[in-house]
Amino acid sequence: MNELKSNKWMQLPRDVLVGSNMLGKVADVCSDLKLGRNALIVTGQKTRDIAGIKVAEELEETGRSVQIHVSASASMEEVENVMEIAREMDTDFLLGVGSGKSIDVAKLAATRHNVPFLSIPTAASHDGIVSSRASITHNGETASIQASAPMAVIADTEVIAKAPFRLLAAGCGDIISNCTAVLDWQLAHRLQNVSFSEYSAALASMTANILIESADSIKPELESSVRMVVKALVSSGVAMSIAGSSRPASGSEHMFSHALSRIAPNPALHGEQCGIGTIMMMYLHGGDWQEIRDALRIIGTPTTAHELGIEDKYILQALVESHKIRPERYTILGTGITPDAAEVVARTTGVIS
Ligand SMILES: NC(=O)C1=CN([C@@H]2O[C@H](COP(=O)(O)OP(=O)(O)OC[C@H]3O[C@@H](n4cnc5c(N)ncnc54)[C@H](OP(=O)(O)O)[C@@H]3O)[C@@H](O)[C@H]2O)C=CC1
Ligand SMILES: O=C(CO)COP(=O)(O)O
Ligand SMILES: [Zn+2]
Repeated sequence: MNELKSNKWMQLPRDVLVGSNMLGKVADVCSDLKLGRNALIVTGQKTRDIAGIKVAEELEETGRSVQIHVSASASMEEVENVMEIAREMDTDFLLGVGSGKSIDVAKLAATRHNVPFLSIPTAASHDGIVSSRASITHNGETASIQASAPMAVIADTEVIAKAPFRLLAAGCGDIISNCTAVLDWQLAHRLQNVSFSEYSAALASMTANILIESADSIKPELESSVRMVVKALVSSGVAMSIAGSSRPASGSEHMFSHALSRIAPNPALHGEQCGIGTIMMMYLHGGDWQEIRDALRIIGTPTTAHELGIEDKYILQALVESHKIRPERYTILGTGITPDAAEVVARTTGVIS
């Protein structure tokens, strides 16, 4: 969607539930939203047992007909498979139950099939759980595609607190990345007159800053930590909806992460890579990159290539190639960073040693 036009259409979830035992509320939410009888659940191999079956049972108890589809990847083939099932069963609505992959497949399939979609995350690993974007791989390339925002987000903090802590910490990295995304957006506004929303930018920055200040209260297995992170992810999603693009939550640090995912043989989690990207892009902005690094360290998100499990050479290559990821989105990377400069930023910030 064109960045100048898209902010005229603001899509927000209608119901957002965050708390313990929220899976048990799914049927109430469907009634509140006046959703129909036929439901299609898209879930993952692990998350089917963690939440998918429970959600299906809750819906069946209210007389709904439910089909579960286990999706292994966030690919366009999977989106088409899900749309085919949706057509065959004449589904009234879709539910993405699980991690980012399942939610993105359900989100795009529902958008294209023109039915409502509910997001039921089992991990708080990034803000795609609430946004109107879907990251889908097609012909070996992953693209961020405009989709409908979820009608409802149901985040069961008890379930999410039991997920591996690494996923929650990654979600924090994705939120903290708003710091450089907003700086990039302001820069693009000043240099290229890119459409800019003060409200969206303020919400995105405030969300990241609250989390940085509360870094020491993000702990494993604590529902209070999950609540804080989920609310921040929801705020980031709302900021993107206000902007009509992912600008407030995705700048040069996301371009670095997307480049790294293409280059590295074993990429890390989205939010982990964005966190490392934020340290380095904040350095390039001349900002307080140490504050970003320290907050990520306290939370327990990787701050070095070694902790990320990715060789230094891929970090450097990704830095040099980041500006090509989304050339229309102007950032601090401008027309690119030289290999020498990439080495300086990565070494100075301690990302490589
Ligand atoms: N739409 C958007 O705006 C965005 C989308 N993305 C996309 O999201 C995806 C990454 O999502 P992310 O969630 O980080 O990673 P994955 O979707 O790759 O999920 C990571 C793993 O965690 C497992 N998992 C999830 N919840 C639990 C739980 N409660 N207990 C145990 N295991 C669990 C998943 O199981 P299972 O196998 O069952 O799924 C999966 O194996 C990528 O495809 C990325 O492109 C990223 C950022 C933004
Ligand atoms: O991950 C996102 C925001 O956190 C979405 O951004 P992209 O548009 O870069 O996929
Ligand atoms: Zn992100």
